[in-house]
Amino acid sequence: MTTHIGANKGDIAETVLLPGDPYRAKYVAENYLTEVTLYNEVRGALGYTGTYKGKKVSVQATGMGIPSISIYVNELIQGFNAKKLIRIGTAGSISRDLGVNELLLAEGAGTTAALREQYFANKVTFIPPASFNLLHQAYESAKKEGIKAKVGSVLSEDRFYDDSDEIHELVASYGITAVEMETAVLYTLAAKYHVEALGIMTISNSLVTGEELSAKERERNLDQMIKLALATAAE
Ligand SMILES: O=P(O)(O)O[C@H]1O[C@H](CO)[C@@H](O)[C@H]1O
Ligand SMILES: O=c1cc[nH]c(=O)[nH]1
Repeated sequence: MTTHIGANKGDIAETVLLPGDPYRAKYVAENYLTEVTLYNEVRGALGYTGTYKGKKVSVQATGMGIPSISIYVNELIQGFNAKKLIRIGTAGSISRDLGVNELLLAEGAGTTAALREQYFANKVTFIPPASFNLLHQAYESAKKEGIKAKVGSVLSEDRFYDDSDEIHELVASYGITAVEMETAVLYTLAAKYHVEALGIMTISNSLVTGEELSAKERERNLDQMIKLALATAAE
């Protein structure tokens, strides 16, 4: 049992899917896993373990933003021995080449948050990349399952509202295609503790065109991402 996860040792699989939304965790457990147990309800951050194609997999809600996901990822790794962490999130596109509904495998992440100060003593600017192994597996699984997924980089921000068009344009000019709020710290913690991590994102809205998925569409369209994450987990 850790401070924010009310599970016992052995309750959580080595491979954990990480949605921000607790209802997404429930949806994955109820629609894709068998032999499911609910191991966490602390603060409503639902966590389930089940079986997918013979493999034990967990799905743990992380809440929104870098501080929240940091808590769950720290506890999953240090308290429960998690080894493969796959974020299944939503993101906003800042590129005309990435439309709503598309899937993005985040090979890299930048951030406007304070990770440089916090993790690198304010001396180095470095966000570790995705696990090559998981990225490669996800890319191959996408081909095998006929799921279209692009590979690119995201910007993990501390702000959902009042974020800066200027910064989006700047990072877009360096090839970052979407913004979200967690992947940079997921990759940083994975590197620190020598485990594997990958962010898979569904584009829920475009900050370029203003197009966005409705809440219902968002739910339905996340299925491709969930299938791809589980196919990657089952490898
Ligand atoms: O859909 P999730 O996984 O929560 O991810 C995105 O959605 C939230 C904002 O609406 C932030 O957490 C952002 O990163
Ligand atoms: O952080 C996020 C997530 C989805 N869409 C956005 O615009 N921002």
